[in-house]
Amino acid sequence: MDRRMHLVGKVALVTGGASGMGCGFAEALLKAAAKVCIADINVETGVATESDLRQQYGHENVMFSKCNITSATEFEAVFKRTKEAFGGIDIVVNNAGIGGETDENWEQTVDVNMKGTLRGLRLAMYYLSVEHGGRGGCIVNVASMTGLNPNPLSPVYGCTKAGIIHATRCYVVSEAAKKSNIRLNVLCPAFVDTPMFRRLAAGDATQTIGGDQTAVTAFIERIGVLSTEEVSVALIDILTDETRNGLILRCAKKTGNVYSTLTVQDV
Ligand SMILES: NC(=O)C1=CN([C@@H]2O[C@H](COP(=O)(O)OP(=O)(O)OC[C@H]3O[C@@H](n4cnc5c(N)ncnc54)[C@H](O)[C@@H]3O)[C@@H](O)[C@H]2O)C=CC1
Ligand SMILES: CCCCCC(=O)/C=C/[C@H]1C=CC(=O)[C@@H]1CCCCCCC(=O)O
Repeated sequence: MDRRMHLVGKVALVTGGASGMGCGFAEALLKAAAKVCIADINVETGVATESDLRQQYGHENVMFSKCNITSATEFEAVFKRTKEAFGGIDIVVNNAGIGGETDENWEQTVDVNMKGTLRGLRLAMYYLSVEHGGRGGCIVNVASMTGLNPNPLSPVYGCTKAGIIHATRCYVVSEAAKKSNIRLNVLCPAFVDTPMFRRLAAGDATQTIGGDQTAVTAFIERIGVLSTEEVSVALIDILTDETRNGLILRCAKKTGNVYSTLTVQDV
């Protein structure tokens, strides 16, 4: 039996799609002939990305929608607009996220990565559910290797990513997901060459604890850096292979893509 989900004509919503990994995901989906709404807080970059992608993949297949994922109103409006413009939603990639570990920015990291992603997850469950007019589909949440491997330089960021992994696992076993045939998986990349990564590599001291750039540089050199294209291949594999459900996909330069689950202890 063919267990591959064909992406032709499927509708995807990608948060943080204006730049970095999200932009790479949008392009990979468009190459596979899906329709994409990129939702992003950054209007200038979002409009430029929309224009660029429209030129390459057709005006009718791409839209940008301004959205701060910390705003319940703005986020729900994007789901409504995507559904109206493209006739439904099949795929949601909760990708938008930030780094920040200082006294001034750590709570914002929690607000965006944890609360924002949970909001996107709840909205995705609602809009994909058959009960609410959806047609099932696939949700991919972007966490990070730091959500699995402890790192003293980024405890807040790592904690938000661990939360995203756990939330995904909880929804996977929900009746709501089963009833509507919604698949959920979580992507955990190590370093990926994006504007966020470049700020870290260039010594932005607000992204880690202690500003120990020597430790950050040594760490980057040890584990290597993926391209956005490499991570997009991983995303397309999750989306198209319908046997992928409830999985954690670790992506790293040296070890490649590794699917796994976490043990559930019988108590
Ligand atoms: N670059 C890396 O090495 C890794 C990044 N990640 C995660 O991947 C995701 C994407 O990161 P990158 O592409 O590297 O970052 P990026 O900074 O290059 O792109 C993130 C995009 O999200 C948008 N964004 C930020 N806050 C937002 C908000 N409140 N509402 C809507 N959009 C918002 C930004 O405007 C930007 O376009 C993030 O969740 C990040 O934590 C995970 C592992 C590694
Ligand atoms: C095994 C760690 C891989 C880290 C993957 C990741 O999510 C990186 C994201 C960073 C890119 C720019 C940032 O500001 C993000 C957060 C900073 C995390 C710092 C991790 C540094 C380290 O562990 O040495």
